[in-house]
Amino acid sequence: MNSSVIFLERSRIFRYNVLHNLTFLRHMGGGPRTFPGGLNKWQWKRLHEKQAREKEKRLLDQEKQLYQARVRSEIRSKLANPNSSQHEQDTNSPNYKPLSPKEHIKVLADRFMKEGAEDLWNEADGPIHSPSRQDIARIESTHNPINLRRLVSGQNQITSNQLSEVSSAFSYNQLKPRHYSAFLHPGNQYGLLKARHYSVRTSRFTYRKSNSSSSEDDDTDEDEAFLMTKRKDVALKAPRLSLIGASDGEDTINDDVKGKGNGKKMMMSSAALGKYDIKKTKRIPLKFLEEEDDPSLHVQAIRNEFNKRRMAEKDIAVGDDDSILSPKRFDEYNASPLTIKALNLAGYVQMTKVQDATISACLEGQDALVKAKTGTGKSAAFLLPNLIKHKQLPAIETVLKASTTDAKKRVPPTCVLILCPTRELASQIAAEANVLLKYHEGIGVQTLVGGTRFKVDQKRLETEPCHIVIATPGRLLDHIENKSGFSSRLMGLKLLILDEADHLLDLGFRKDMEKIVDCLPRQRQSLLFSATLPKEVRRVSQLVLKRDHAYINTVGLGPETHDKVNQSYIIAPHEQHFQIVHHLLKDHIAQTPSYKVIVFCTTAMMTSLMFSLFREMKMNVREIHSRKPQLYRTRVSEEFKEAKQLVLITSDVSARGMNYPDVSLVIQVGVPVDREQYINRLGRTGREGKGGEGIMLLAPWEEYFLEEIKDLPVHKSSSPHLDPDMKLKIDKSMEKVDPSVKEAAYHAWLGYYNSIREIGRDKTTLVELGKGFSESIGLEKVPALFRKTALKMGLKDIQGIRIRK
Ligand SMILES: Nc1ncnc2c1ncn2[C@@H]1O[C@H](COP(=O)(O)OP(=O)(O)OP(=O)(O)O)[C@@H](O)[C@H]1O
Repeated sequence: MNSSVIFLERSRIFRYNVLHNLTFLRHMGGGPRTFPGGLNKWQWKRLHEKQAREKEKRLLDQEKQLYQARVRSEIRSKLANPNSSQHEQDTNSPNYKPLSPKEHIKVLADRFMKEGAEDLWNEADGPIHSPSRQDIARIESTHNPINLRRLVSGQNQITSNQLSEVSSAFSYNQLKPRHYSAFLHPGNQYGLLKARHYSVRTSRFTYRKSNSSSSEDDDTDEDEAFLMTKRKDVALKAPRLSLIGASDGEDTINDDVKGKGNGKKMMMSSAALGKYDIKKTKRIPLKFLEEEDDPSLHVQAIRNEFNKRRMAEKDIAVGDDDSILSPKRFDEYNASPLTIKALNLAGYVQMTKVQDATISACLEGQDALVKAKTGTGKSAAFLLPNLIKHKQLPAIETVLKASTTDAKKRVPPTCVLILCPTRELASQIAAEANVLLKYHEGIGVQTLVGGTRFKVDQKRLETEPCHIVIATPGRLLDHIENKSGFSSRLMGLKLLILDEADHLLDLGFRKDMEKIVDCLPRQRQSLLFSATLPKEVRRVSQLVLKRDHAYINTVGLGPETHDKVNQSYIIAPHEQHFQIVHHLLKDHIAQTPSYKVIVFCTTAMMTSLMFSLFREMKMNVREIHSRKPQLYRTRVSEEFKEAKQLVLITSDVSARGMNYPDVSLVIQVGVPVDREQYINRLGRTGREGKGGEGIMLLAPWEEYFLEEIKDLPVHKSSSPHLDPDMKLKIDKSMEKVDPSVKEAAYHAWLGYYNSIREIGRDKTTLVELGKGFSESIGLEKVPALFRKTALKMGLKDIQGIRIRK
């Protein structure tokens, strides 16, 4: 039967089947029925109709493609045998006489080397079947690569074994025609990328052999970025089946093919093949229609390859030595002597690994995304990135240069903008910048942070130099949007730095960040730093970074926390948490003469409550959270920096970046917002390669969080034995705490856990747990909520919620 007739006939059958199914559904009896996924009858019906339509479309597409492939074959055979009789051509037997192995290879090669004909593969070229294990092993163990180019030119003798390997490679879809064509055009950049594609597919099969499960499909972005940036490197590394010798050049290949092919070669112009020349859509092998290919296998293969390369090329191996220092010294670079002098005075002689890596990447003025563990010197890494005098000089060296050229300008532009999430961190960075600029007079460092008077900021900006601005996003945006001319000063910006970049690019700051970046000149260098960089953040970092930025990762493949920090968790009912924290503090203070402890609470008001309780109990505690005036926060922060024996109760305002020296213990009470916050909070101890301890205290219903940190070395500790007398003492002290603090803590508690997906989605349980908390802090009645608040939180009609009259 003519192929076009087959195609039309099959299409008719499929259409009939689908219509039949639809008619059946239409006449399906009524009556209430529940369908999987909570769908009603009509939703269920529509879903099936949609699926049927999609299936029909896919099958028709496939039929169409097969039909077109056949027509192409016919045209080709006609052109190859112009003298064949009309009858022969009509019988749909296009020159299928047996080919010798050599001819077969030639035909394959000639067909697919033509540019634009990459997807001309069809069944006529050989069987399409899944590779057996033996087939894969055979291909992988091929030690005598076949030189296809030579084959095409007729210079090589081929064994039937080799032929079947090549055929298999084509038919497995591992080595698709397009890959082959890519090899034939090695100068073509696109081709290089495809060569990479081929090698990945090969390793995919390797993976299939050895692994059966894993679906880490969330790696796609990393891998995409990898594909983009690694194109060149990959091309240099020959694929395992090395079909063409590495020394073969593009011209020679084309010459060979053109000059030495025989007359019957099926190389035809596009015009000859007409509209059938190029397949518009890629044909889906039939088997995949029923059994979809598992993308996780591709992802895993790409991930393996990515990790291998990352280890080999980009990452700085942390190695066995746990030191944060690199062997390089600051004075090995061509920095200004004044900078070196200031560095030495600050005690910086050797660079840390992240400083070394960042400086190297910055030599060419490249943008960089830098991941390094907490307390390893990232601040100095972005304040002093480029000590070598080069065409682009970031940070302080940039300023040095710019300040000489702009000396005559009335208001010199701001050259460096450093953004960070908290006010304390901005002050800390400014202090470090001032230390490093000690001997550079005339270079101004200013902080723009919330909690201070806007007018004071403005006056300072007008009267004092501000080559380096260190700001929190909100206040910076206020200055940009206030038409005081500050945004025009930013037009001279050379370097943008985001400290705690993942947090700044997080949803909470994202909108502000977008507005800020829009106001900055595009011609700038951008450096992003963090101890934690989840994949989502790596994707959105494109908002700030150029596409070809460097990714510096000094963490490597191990855990993001320090080995020298002992991590544990305790699971206990949340009513016991105050007493357990008290117990842990007492224990630690008794054992550690120079104790310095940070206790992290979930919210500002919980911090305030815990602080009030321990102050009542005459403990040596301080508090920092967002509800405190800025002056108070700054004073406490400075005090804790200098202190030798002190406990700081804090919210997450101290979780990131704060460099409090020699913190001996970090306690986290309640579940952190995410894994990144856990790591950053813990990172307040064990800084500069020193030791430390971290304890997390969770209620049984917060235990789910352990899954998020399962790759970190956190071990379970048993709940300490609690003294009943101490419980009475704590209850008594709690009674003395201002009820308004307790009420506010309850509201904050409810708000926090309501916002956590794992806990907040079951509102009834949430309210029940909240009631327990309210009782544990000595409130007689559950505090009432404003109607509006309850509505917003989705709690209005939940039993146990009281609404304020
Ligand atoms: N080259 C160096 N030599 C000696 N000490 C250094 C060096 N660089 C930085 N430090 C010190 O290391 C400590 C930690 O530095 P820093 O606060 O910059 O860490 P970080 O990586 O930014 O931490 P976080 O991730 O918590 O923000 C600081 O006390 C700093 O003075």
